[in-house]
Amino acid sequence: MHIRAQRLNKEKKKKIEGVTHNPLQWGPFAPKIFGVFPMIAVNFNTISDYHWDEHDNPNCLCILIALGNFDGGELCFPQLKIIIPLRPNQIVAFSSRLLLHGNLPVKRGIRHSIVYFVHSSFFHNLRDFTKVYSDFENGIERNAKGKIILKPVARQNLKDARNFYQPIKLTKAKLKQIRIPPVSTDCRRKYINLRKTRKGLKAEEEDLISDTE
Ligand SMILES: O=C(O)CCC(=O)C(=O)O
Ligand SMILES: [Fe+2]
Repeated sequence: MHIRAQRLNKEKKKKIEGVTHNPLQWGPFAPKIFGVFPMIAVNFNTISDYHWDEHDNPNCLCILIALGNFDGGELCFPQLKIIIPLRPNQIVAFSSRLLLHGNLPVKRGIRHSIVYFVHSSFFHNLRDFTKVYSDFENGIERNAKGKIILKPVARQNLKDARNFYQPIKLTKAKLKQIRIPPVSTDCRRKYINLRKTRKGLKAEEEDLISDTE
């Protein structure tokens, strides 16, 4: 992986130098050019348990932005014994593959997060890119190893939208998709009243709203 990254680095360096005519100095801590985020995920009110993102590239940073109006949901790194009280609109960068991480439960409101990451397959793509355009012309699709997996692919005629509009019938939401669990089973914080949390009320304080509401 390291050798591959170095080779990539050299190629990119050559390209950039060719364009700017300004030789770049690479420090020892920059094994490859950084700045590509081919993947993005949006967590909609999801509080993650401790995990490593095993498909993220170990040699890349993951960028995480917390959004919403909430209390709690702190980002924790148990191996480092660090808790980051990430506030709405704040951003943090870390190696999501190498560092165990997760959130403490939200105490009030709704918390979303946007995660930009680099999927490890990005650097393991053995595809012969010289064939990309001819494959496209011939309607051929290949997997990452260059093996043809689909041919030819039915493509949409962009000049003719007559048969394109297919109304989608929404199915009824399943009960488990809309039901708010009455109690939190997450024990990383003391008892959290989810009903109050989602109403924007402080979950750990007593108030007049009954739990059975
Ligand atoms: O929302 C967060 O703070 C963590 C999100 C995360 O770790 C993930 O989506 O993999
Ligand atoms: Fe993660």
